[in-house]
Amino acid sequence: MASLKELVELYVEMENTSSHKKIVGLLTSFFRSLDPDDVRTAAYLVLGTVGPEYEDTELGIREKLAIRSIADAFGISRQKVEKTYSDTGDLGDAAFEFSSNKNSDLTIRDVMDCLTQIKNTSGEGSQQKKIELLAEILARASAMEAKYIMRITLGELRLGFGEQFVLSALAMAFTGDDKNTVYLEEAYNVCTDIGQLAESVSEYGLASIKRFSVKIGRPVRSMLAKRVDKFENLNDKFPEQMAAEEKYDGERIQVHIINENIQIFSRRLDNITDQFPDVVDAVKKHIKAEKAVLDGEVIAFRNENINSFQELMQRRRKYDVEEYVDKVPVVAYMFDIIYLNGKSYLKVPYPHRRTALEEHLEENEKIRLVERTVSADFNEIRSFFDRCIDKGLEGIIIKSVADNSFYQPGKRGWLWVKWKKEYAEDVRDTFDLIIVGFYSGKGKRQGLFGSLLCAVLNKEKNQYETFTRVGTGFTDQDLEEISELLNKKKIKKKPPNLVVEKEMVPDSYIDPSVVIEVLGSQVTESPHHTAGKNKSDKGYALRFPRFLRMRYDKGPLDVTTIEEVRNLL
Ligand SMILES: Nc1ncnc2c1ncn2[C@@H]1O[C@H](COP(=O)(O)OP(=O)(O)OP(=O)(O)O)[C@@H](O)[C@H]1O
Repeated sequence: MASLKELVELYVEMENTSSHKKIVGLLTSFFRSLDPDDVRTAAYLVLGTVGPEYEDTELGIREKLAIRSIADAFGISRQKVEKTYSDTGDLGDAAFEFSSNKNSDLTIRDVMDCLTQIKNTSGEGSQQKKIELLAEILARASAMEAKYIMRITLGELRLGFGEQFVLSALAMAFTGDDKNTVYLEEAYNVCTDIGQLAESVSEYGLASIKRFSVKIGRPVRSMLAKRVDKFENLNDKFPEQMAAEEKYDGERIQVHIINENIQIFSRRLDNITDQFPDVVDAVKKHIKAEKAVLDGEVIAFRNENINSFQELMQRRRKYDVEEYVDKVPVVAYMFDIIYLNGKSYLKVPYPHRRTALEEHLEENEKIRLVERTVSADFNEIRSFFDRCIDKGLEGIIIKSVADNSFYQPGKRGWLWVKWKKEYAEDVRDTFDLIIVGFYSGKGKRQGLFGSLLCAVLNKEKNQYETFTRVGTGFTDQDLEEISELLNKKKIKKKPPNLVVEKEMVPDSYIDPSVVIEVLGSQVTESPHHTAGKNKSDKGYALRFPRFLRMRYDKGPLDVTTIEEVRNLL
């Protein structure tokens, strides 16, 4: 069984390198040294978490409880812990300082079991119980182990790399070839539990993960749409018949149904069931299937009028949910079905999926079918688009009706193509960028940030490349919200998967996890940015960027890719 000591040594080594390759190498050797039983645990812990992305992995321990746990573990006063904390700003360091144990026999499984128990402790007296559990394991740990246990508990491990590194390392460790990473990525789009994926590939090899399918309660990644820059370019993509569906600007939802048990997941795989009791109710009454997984979009909607995305975002809340069910009424528009009564529909062509959806959804005012038209005539598609715009919609999604029009989890391919109002009017483009750093604010922005260093994703090289510096478009509320977020996500050194020129080094780096939508006027060449840069070439940069909105619904792999930027040139 793997000792915690080995994992902690790995953390330290990874913290001391910013070489992408070296990190994958370190992870590979670590995975290789483990029994299959431990690989699952290790896959979570190297990412600083205790379970799959779609489960609530929040342990319910914030600073206050953590301080009490450290004090109890080492028999010192809370004031002493608070003092060290205010000096170092890191409770991991505080745990390190007060621990004197040299003989830890903890295994990675002990840590996982303990943290899981902390997570699952709820109800009356749970705070005290959580403190006791944490104090107990801190007391058993060595100083270095205590430091990292503390960081994982607070969700602050932040080694600056994501699942992508783990997938590469799993490919190397258990198939011996980095090229197989693509199969792991594909499987991870279907089985979004990295622990399960790791365990399967380590125990049964590549063949086992290719067999992953839809499972109720485990969301698959959403299929996405590509874009074209001219309507005429659709001709090549859809030489024969196609379906054009209304495109709504709301939040993507994946609805999992087993009889009366309904779960709703967001595009980022968060379980958002509790935010939408009204949708849950409508699904219970109007989906006529024992078991199903549906795909759709929820939008803010009142008296047959579509309300804004911003309005819908008010439904993102833990408290006063019922009050907001009335304040911000919504409608769920469903457009796909990917599982039905025991059978995966991923490999069923779209026209049959649509028929199955129509057969099992009883339309009513809360849950509806997305409207569409099917035609081979682009004039008809154009008129449908115009009607959508008149109705106040964002645009259309054109979908292939061919025999191979399968549901492709996590893919942005030519089977779905979006055409939006902005493209038609030839206005400026919007980009989904990841924040990788910030420059401090001056004058009116003293104490806040001045601008954000933002990057696009280079999928091929598996790295972020800087693209622009965004300093305008923020409301006062945005400034405050983002500054608070930046404070939480600050990291000490450059993330290993970020490429940045020395001219652009920010005042502080940010763990690459926050996505924003930015409007820009022009993409130009730049010696200062690394987007799309090869050796001595220049990179691309976005000129006159303007912040539009936060995209909490998007994750680090959902950002605009360098391939998409090139397509716009
Ligand atoms: N009929 C529909 N079919 C598929 N997706 C739809 C439909 N209506 C609305 N959508 C939404 O549009 C999104 C597809 O566009 P895209 O793949 O570009 O995602 P996106 O980056 O969020 O889009 P954008 O930023 O352009 O709104 C889906 O994720 C879904 O949320």
